[in-house]
Amino acid sequence: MSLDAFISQIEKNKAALVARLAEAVAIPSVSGDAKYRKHVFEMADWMKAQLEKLGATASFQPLGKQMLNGEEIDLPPVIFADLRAKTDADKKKTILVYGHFDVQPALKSDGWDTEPFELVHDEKTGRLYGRGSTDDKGPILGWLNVIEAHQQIGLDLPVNLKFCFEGMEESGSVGLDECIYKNKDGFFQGVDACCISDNYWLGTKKPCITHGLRGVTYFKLHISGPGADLHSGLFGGVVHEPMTDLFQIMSRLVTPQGEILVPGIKELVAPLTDEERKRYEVMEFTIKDMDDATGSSTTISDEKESVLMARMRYPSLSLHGIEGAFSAPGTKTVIPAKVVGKFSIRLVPNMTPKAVSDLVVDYVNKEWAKIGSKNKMVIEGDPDGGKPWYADPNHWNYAAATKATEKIYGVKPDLTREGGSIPVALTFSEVTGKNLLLLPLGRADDGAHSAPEKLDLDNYLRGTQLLGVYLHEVAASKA
Ligand SMILES: C[C@H](N)C(=O)N[C@@H](Cc1c[nH]cn1)C(=O)O
Ligand SMILES: [Zn+2]
Ligand SMILES: [Zn+2]
Repeated sequence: MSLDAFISQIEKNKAALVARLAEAVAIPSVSGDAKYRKHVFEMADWMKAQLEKLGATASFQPLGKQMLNGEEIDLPPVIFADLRAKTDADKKKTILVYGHFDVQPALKSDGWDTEPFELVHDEKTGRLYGRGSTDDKGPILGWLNVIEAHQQIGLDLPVNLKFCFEGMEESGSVGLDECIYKNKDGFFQGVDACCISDNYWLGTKKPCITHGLRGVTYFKLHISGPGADLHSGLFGGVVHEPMTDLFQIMSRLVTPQGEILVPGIKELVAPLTDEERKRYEVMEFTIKDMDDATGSSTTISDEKESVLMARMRYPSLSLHGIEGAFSAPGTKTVIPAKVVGKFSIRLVPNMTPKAVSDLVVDYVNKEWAKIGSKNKMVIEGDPDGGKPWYADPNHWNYAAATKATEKIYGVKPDLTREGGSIPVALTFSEVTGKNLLLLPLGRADDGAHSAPEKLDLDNYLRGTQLLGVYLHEVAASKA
C-alpha cells in the first residue's frame, strides 16, 4: 500500500521533478574544459545543498589540483553524504550510491536543435533534451526524487543511504580512487551493497540491469616538425608533413572491421565459454535495436551475438580526433606544424591499462621507426586508465533490482554488460568488499556524449520509481 503511495507521489511530482532537472542542466558543469571549471564547483554546491535540504549530512572532500592544458587548476570536490532511516536505522541495510554531476562538452553547433544547457521538454515525443539529462544528472536526481517523495507521504526510508558524487567522471575521475581508499575505514564502512545508475538500456524498449563494464585507456600521439604552419604550395612535397605521418600511424592501429592491429592485445582477452555465449543468445535484442541506437545501419556484423559481444566482452579501439588539424569550413591550404592524434582502447577482463598501454607505446614506436620521417613523435600512454569491472549477478542486490523492474515495467530485465566505463566501479567493489549493481534509467538512443542528448520523461519518472522500489526490495531481501 505505502509503496503504491510512493509510486503515485512520483507521478504527482512530475512538474517539480522536471524543474529540478532543468535547474541542474542549466549549470554547464563540463569537467574537461578549464573555462567551465567554475561551473563544476557551482554544480557541487547545488548538489550538496539539495542533499542537505533533504536531511542528509553532506561534506566536500577536497581533491587538490590538476594540470589541464598547461594550467594548474583546482579539482572539484567529491560529495560524501549520509542519510539514515528515521526508524530502526541500525537494523536496516545501507546502500552506497555513486553518480557524477559533471558532463561532456556541448556546443549548439555540434548538432543540437536547442540550447544544450537549457532543458527542453518536447511535449510531442515526451523527450527532455539537455546535456547531462541522461548522463548523469537525470539518474542522480532520481535518487533525490525518491527521498523527497518518501518524506512527502510520511514513509520512512527502507534502507540507510550513503552517497558519493563526483565532478570529474567525464575526465578520468582524477583523484577519486585515492579519496575513496583514504576513507575506506571511515565513510565506506558499514555498506551492504552498492548501486550506480550511469549507463543505458540495450535498446529503447526493454530495461536492463548491468553486471559488467569495460575499462578504458587513452592515448595522445604528438607529431611535430616545421617551426610554424606552412603554405602547402611553397612547402608541400618539400618537408615531412606531421599530418601525413599521423594518418600513417593511426591507420596502423585498427582496421575498418574493428580488428585491433596492436600485437599482443587479443591474447589478453579472457576466453569465451559456452555458458557465456548462451547468455548473448537469450538476450532479447535485434540488429534493429542497435540501428535505432546509432541512427544508422552500420553495424560491422549482422549477427546479433557478435554485435552484443563487440559491445560487452571484446576490446575496441576508437579514433577520436586530431588537435591542430584544420577543421573550419573553406579550403585553407595549410600544412599544420604540430598535430595530436587521440585514440582510446576499451578494455575487458583480463586486460589492464598498464599492459595495454605498454603494448601500444612499444608498437607505435616500432611503426614510427618504419616510416622514416624526420619529424618528432611522442606517444603518451595511460597506464593508470580505468580497469574493467565484472560482478556476480547471483546476489540479493540483483534479485532486488530484478523484482523492482518487474514491478515498474512488468518485464524481467535483460542482464547486460556495458560497453562504457565507470572506472570507480571496481574501486567501490574492492573498498567495500560488497556487491555492486548498475541500474540504468536511460535508453540506448539517449545520445549520451553526443548531440542532442535526451532522457525520455517516462524513463525519468519510471526510473525514479524503479530506484525507490529497488530500495524497498533490498530491505525485503534476506542478505
Ligand atoms: C558509462 C558512463 N556513463 C560514461 O560515459 N563513462 C565514460 C567515462 C570516461 C572515460 N574517459 C572519459 N570519460 C566513458 O565510458 O567514456
Ligand atoms: Zn556517466
Ligand atoms: Zn559519460
